[in-house]
Amino acid sequence: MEKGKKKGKEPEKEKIREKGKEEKKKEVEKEKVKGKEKERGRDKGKGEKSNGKEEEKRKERETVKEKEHPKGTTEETEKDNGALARPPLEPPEKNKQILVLGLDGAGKTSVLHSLALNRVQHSVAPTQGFNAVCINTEDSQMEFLEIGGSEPFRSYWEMYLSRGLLLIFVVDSADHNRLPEAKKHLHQLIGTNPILPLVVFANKQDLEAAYRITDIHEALALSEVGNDRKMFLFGTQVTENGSEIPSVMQDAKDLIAHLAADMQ
Ligand SMILES: Nc1nc2c(ncn2[C@@H]2O[C@H](COP(=O)(O)OP(=O)(O)OP(=O)(O)O)[C@@H](O)[C@H]2O)c(=O)[nH]1
Ligand SMILES: [Mg+2]
Repeated sequence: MEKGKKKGKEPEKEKIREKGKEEKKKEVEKEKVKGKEKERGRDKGKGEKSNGKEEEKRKERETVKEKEHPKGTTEETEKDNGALARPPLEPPEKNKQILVLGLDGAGKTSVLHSLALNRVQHSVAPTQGFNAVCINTEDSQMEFLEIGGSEPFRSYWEMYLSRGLLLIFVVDSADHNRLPEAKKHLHQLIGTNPILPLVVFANKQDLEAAYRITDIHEALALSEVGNDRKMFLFGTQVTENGSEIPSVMQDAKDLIAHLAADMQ
């Protein structure tokens, strides 16, 4: 009987053992799921982080626009922003803009944002398409349009030139190897319009390797830009974020305002 009883309990024990095993299995499964969820959480965090960065960049861009263009008066600019995302095939028929062109990395965005804020402001990313900035001075409002300098965006340069009030061409004075390429593009652009005023920014003058103004004048063959054209060359630099822009950039801004007013 005892044995029988014992035998009778064996399957019970077996059941309990099995149950124990199953529960353990379930626990392990649960842990696995938790682990996966955690991982997912981490990935989400990563996404949020990069979104955070995007957000920062967007905010930086908006600061310039908002500062220079008080809210409520930005209807035209909003339309431009649409153009930022999807470059239109034809330039919009609207006010003439001051075009800011030059090879990628020359410093167009940095110069433009610094002029807008009167404070040095380094760009944090290459311009993917268009960057419209409106600058209000005491007695004028200027619309600037930068078009990205990377290869895919260069085809838009000439397209927009016909609607340009004047051309600001920015070069990296220290990028000696690409000055011939910059020269080629500059001469192609101005070749289509013999009177369009030209303002050249020989940027990155802070760099030791930078060519000085006279060398840039020669490297870009600026003596060949045509007698009927107003042409100016400034040595510029965008150095410490937040510092006041150098007086030469202030002078350039004043001159641009004058030229733009003359052309309207
Ligand atoms: N040292 C130095 N760096 C500069 C100067 N101006 C711009 N930079 C840096 O050069 C890099 C390119 O500047 P951007 O303003 O983005 O150049 P961009 O011409 O707008 O380039 P795309 O938008 O790609 O056509 C950034 O890292 C800037 O911080 C300058 O005067 N001196
Ligand atoms: Mg840019």
